[in-house]
Amino acid sequence: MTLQEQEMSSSTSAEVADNKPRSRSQRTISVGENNNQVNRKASTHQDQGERKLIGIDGKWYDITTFIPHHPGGDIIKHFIGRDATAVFHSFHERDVLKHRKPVGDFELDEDPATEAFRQLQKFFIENGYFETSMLWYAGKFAITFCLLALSFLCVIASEKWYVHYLGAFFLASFWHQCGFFMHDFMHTQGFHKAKIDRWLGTFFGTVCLGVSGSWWREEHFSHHALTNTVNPETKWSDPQAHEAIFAQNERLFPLHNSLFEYYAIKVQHITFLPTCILFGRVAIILDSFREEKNVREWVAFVIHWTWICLLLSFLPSWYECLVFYSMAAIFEGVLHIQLLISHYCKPFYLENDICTTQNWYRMQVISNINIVNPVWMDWFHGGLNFHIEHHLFPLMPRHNYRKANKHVKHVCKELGITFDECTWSEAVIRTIQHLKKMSTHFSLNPN
Ligand code: HEM
Repeated sequence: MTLQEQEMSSSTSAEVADNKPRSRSQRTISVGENNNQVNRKASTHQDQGERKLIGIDGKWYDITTFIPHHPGGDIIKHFIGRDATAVFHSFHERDVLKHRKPVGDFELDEDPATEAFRQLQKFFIENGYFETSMLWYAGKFAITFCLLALSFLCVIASEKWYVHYLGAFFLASFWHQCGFFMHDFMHTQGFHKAKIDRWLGTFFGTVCLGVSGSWWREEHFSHHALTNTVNPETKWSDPQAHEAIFAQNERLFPLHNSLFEYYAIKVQHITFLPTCILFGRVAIILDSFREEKNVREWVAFVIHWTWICLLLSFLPSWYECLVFYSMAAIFEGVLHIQLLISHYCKPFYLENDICTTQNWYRMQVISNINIVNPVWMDWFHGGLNFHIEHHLFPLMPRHNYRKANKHVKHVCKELGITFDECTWSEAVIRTIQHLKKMSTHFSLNPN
């Protein structure tokens, strides 16, 4: 039986199963870039009724009433009618489909990347790569809270202004590390229990760092599921990629249409670093609380400002308070550069292609850069120097990425997918050069 015939026969069984007429398409398409070229057939599902179906492991599931209750949030909506096997497995450790009955079948993606990365995930699970070392975290917490204690010590125990400003540096380092803890716990990398991990995520994100953890979680899942992806029809884009003042890919150009954006994008290669450093912290705090409705986040935000005010109250003047806070915010700005350089100069995708013509695992490898650094520098990147490993397996605790790296590289080599890695300074230079190139291409009216 040919694949087309198999598809037709499974289509018939699906129609029998849910008793509704529908059409399904399967296309042979050439996708990818350079050595990442591959031919594959894509399964999509256009349900003609009200029902919303999602494809996982060759089966269609009806998620119509489940969508508002999905613990992973609204991102699930973007995969309606698609074979979401890869993205689904990347985000779920438990068998969350146990109690769900499929309503039909489809032919699984024939791209070898899907099977290869699924096998790799199984290998990682069986060999304990998804297990969290509490001892490792205990050590990290101890060091991080020492940074906070040092910051208090500098402002309380000395009257010298330069010791106070050293305290600002320690405060920034504390925020920087808390940002990574928020990231880990919102990915349930800590206890692998959504409830406990979310509380810890809010503690590190909102109480310690001052950024709404819940807002960040929702945004971050979209960033993960649809990395470097744009939908020009809905004007939607990967939230981490879409900034009013940067257009790092032609696919983002149609999302910018004001004169302000035009002038900002024309100088984006010059403003990129200063903007991240000077305004990164303030921008993310304002963004995260602009539409925040979660009471828990607001309570946590008040607690954040209570301890910040307590710390500032030990300084002798308003002027020193202002300089101290500004310096801490600027030092912490490095985090915002770190968040962007792993993606900004990488290829972009159209949302409609993801999980239809563009294999999700390949897209993850291609849209990421790993930062090469010695093991003792992993703390500085919060383990996210292994960005490719993280995007493929976001539930894996970060202390296992270095171990996982050689296996991921091996699979990429076998599949012929370029594994992009460079040093931090190279990644910064590549990003600036790329922004410059894009700024010269950009025009408000591309036609
Ligand atoms: C029928 C399909 C699905 C079901 C039943 C389902 C169910 C769940 C459940 C129960 C959780 C909580 C996990 C836990 O407590 O261990 C979860 C988390 C999540 N789901 Fe789904 N899900 C489905 C499909 C999807 C799809 C297609 C996506 C695609 C993006 C997705 C993205 C997520 C994310 C991002 C999380 C949070 C993961 C984390 O905590 O790090 N889910 N889902």
